[in-house]
Amino acid sequence: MSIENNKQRIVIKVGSAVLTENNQIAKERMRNLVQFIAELSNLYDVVLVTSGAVAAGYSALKLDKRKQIGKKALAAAGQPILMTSYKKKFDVYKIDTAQILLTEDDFDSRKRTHMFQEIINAHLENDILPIVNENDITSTPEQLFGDNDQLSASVAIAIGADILVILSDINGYYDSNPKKKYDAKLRKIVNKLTAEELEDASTPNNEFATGGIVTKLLAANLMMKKGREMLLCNGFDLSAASDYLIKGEHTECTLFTTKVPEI
Ligand SMILES: Nc1ncnc2c1ncn2[C@@H]1O[C@H](COP(=O)(O)OP(=O)(O)O)[C@@H](O)[C@H]1O
Ligand SMILES: N[C@@H](CCC(=O)OP(=O)(O)O)C(=O)O
Repeated sequence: MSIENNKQRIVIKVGSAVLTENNQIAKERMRNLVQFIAELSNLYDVVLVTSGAVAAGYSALKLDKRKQIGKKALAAAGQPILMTSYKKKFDVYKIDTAQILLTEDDFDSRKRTHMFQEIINAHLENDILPIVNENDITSTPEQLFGDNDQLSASVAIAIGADILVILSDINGYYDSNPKKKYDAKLRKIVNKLTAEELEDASTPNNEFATGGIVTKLLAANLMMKKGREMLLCNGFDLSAASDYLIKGEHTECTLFTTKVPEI
């Protein structure tokens, strides 16, 4: 919760599956997301965690995105392209943006965590939107989130956000992979995740995505353990996210919470 203005803090995470199309940044989807965040900014202090650096780099340089060095080189080229793209779109709503790049060890050191907490606080107090991504360039394999799902949960906890919203290419968490099983059922409220669910294989559904559902479940588990909530919703069609965050209605998406009984 922000001390300055009493607005609730939320973290919105958008993944590669939503932000990329035909190996490039999906500009129309980014535009819709920016419009949505502009609406949310009237009600919440928002922090955006975004993927897309590798994809943005790939639209400029054709390096091998499957190799670790190629991926890092693409992220280095793509991160400024990604930020410029966001800046142009947020300018329409007169929202200033700032870039925060983090690695896993920023969360291991209390001093470094405190440093970025202070910076994000300063941004939010001055109505600047912090846009976070993993620092893909310097993260070593041992100190790598790899996916932005777990990074976004760690950011949410570090900055005292009550809710993390993950926008992906599915409506929520299903009883099995909806891309493989047409009659998979959406689980609207989830209170508890089993060790089996949390140890499942990664299932990304996009060339640039890395996490799949399991990293979203690990993020949800982390949030619930800290008494916070996570919403997993569709990032192509933002109506369920908007229903929940703006109208207070829970429609077609999954809420991970220990506060409301499972249905
Ligand atoms: N039980 C499940 N419920 C929802 N999605 C699932 C499930 N099992 C696997 N998935 C897959 O996870 C994918 C989303 O993860 P990912 O491709 O990494 O997206 P993002 O880039 O948004 O992080 C979905 O498209 C879906 O194919
Ligand atoms: N940091 C990487 C994103 C990693 C990634 O794709 O994460 P996710 O979309 O959560 O599967 C990038 O900006 O391309």
